[in-house]
Amino acid sequence: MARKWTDQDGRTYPLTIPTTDPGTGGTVRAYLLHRAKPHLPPWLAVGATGVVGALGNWRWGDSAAAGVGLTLASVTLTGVTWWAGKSTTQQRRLHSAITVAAASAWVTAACLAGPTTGPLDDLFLMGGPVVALSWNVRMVLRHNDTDPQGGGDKGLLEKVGLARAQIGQAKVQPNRVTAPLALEPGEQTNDDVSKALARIASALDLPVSAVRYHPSPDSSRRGELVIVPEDMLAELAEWEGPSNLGGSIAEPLVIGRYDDGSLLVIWLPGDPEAKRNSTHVLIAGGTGSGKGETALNLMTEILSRRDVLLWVSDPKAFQDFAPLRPGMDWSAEGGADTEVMVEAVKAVIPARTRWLGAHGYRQWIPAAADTQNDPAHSCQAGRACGCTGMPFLVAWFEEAANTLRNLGDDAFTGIAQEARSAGVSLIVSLQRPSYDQMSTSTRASLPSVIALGCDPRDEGFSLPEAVIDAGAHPGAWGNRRPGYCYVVSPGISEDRYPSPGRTFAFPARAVPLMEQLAAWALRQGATADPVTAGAVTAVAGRAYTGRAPASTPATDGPRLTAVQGDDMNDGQGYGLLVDPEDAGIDPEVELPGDQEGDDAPIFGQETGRKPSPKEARELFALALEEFERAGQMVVGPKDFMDWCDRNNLGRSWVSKRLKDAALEGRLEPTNTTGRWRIVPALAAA
Ligand SMILES: Nc1ncnc2c1ncn2[C@@H]1O[C@H](COP(=O)(O)OP(=O)(O)OP(=O)(O)O)[C@@H](O)[C@H]1O
Repeated sequence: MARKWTDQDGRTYPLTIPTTDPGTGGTVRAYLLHRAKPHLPPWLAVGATGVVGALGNWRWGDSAAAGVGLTLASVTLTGVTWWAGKSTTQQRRLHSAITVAAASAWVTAACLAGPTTGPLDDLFLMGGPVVALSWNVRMVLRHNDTDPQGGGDKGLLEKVGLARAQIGQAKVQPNRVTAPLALEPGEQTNDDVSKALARIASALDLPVSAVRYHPSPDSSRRGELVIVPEDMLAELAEWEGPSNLGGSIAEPLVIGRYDDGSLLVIWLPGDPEAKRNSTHVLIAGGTGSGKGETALNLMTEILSRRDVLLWVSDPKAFQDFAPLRPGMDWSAEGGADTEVMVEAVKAVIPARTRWLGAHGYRQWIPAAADTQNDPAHSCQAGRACGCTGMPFLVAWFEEAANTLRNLGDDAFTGIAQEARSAGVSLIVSLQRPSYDQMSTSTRASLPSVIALGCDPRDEGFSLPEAVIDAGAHPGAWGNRRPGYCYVVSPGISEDRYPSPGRTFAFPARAVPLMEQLAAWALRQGATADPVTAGAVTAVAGRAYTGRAPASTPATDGPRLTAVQGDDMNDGQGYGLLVDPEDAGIDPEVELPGDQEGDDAPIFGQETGRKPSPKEARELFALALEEFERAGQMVVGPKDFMDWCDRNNLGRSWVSKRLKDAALEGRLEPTNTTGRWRIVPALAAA
């Protein structure tokens, strides 16, 4: 009885290799006939030769002219056979020519002299079977080479060192063959198949990414071998606009397609019903692998949704994202601006989590972004509170290696952990996907990855080991296949992880459409809710612009008024003047160690009088105000170099004053030594 196995979806496969012809019938006779059939033609030909000889003798036995004609015909036939065999092997050509020469010579002799004359009958009886058998032997030998019983697969498995594996009935779809594989019990494991994938690809003369293995989750010796012979992704597909303009960020974000033509999607917020967690995403790829365009795919999708804020920091000054920049809620060009954004993300997380908790949300869901009219989601007992909804927040850090290094592993891990319950997704892209760019623990805090082509040595950084074992090899692409990627993310079936996809390409003609999208986002996209706006403004002051049409001064009036009038301004929330922990500090009290003004100026004294200690402190306070007004909310001694020069003050004096200002509550330390965040004071004015 044929053995069977059932896969995880309940499909049953026979573990026999199907024969090419089902006509074996049931009886022994039918079986023998079936097996003998291919070997009969040479014997029939021998019989036919004998009949032709006898008939020819009856017709031309006494004709001298027929003798000449038959001899010529015999020579011609042999010549034609030799000529016709020139495209076949030498051996087959010779065998055919000798067979035709012998048969036609015997027919000529039999016609002229009679088939039973002299040795002719013996020659026929001995030579005929020899010639027929010689053809049978050829056929048997040839069939043993290729094994007509499906041994093509068997041969393949033998070649790649899996000789005793059994391959089940293959499911053939357009450009995709899926075959169940069962390995020798106790001898081989799914790991052996993973290791053999490159050899299978080589035996089939296919690229390594065309062959994948999906191990069965219930067995260490069963799985499915998937072969996708043609690279359907080679032809690029262009972005044609957002997939779901005005939809929710909770709907799938479409960023490209897989090699079987299905859509490549990713989800950022979690979904309690689908038991899916919210996620942070790493975009990893070498130079030229298509990171920029992958980011455009994801950003355009985010900007086209009605209930999400997008904050982006890009040290490359928005070179790739310029058309989209006006639609972003906040954009920062690296350096101090990014430092402020990081501080702001840190500040909004607890505020948002508190608000979500107060409104009965264990995690962000689309209903959280609507006005809170449901008594089940109310911060006031027994009745709907009517609070303004809270949009989802995506904080995007391009080329983030430095930012993350400055932030430190523990800080980042903490932020990433807490952000998920605050309706915040972090997206991080790296110039080079490797551990010298990002530590192991920071990498582990980013559960999703879009892995583009990279150096083969960095594959282990980009993708989980199991996905690489299943056949994913972004290292095989390098930068030769821009936009090709593997996506590992909650919500995507694990079977899909080792399938390559390709993001949509953004040709130059997509720019006007991107600009329109940015304009749409500016007008119709979400604006920060009072809680998020309050928390970010308390940290970033005027550096936070918010998504507001150009005609509205973004940082003035409305946003701040909303914060002041909101229920968050209850003394424990995010006030605009000081951080909660600074509330007890009296700014009027003279601080110890205040020996200002005693340093030698950096560039000598001839440029002017050294200010008195009181004047120097006033100047310093004004300088901080200037930085704040300009939106530079993180400062350090190096930012004061010109200022020191102008005012005849030394840098070590500035360092001391920065520390004093921190004690006074005007500055807050950041994770980077020597860098301080200005606590906004102007916003309340
Ligand atoms: N999905 C895609 N389909 C077709 N071509 C693409 C795709 N993505 C990127 N490309 C092309 O590949 C090239 C490199 O892309 P891109 O600049 O996005 O790479 P990158 O990884 O951002 O490189 P770098 O790190 O140097 O900025 C560009 O010419 C781009 O048009």
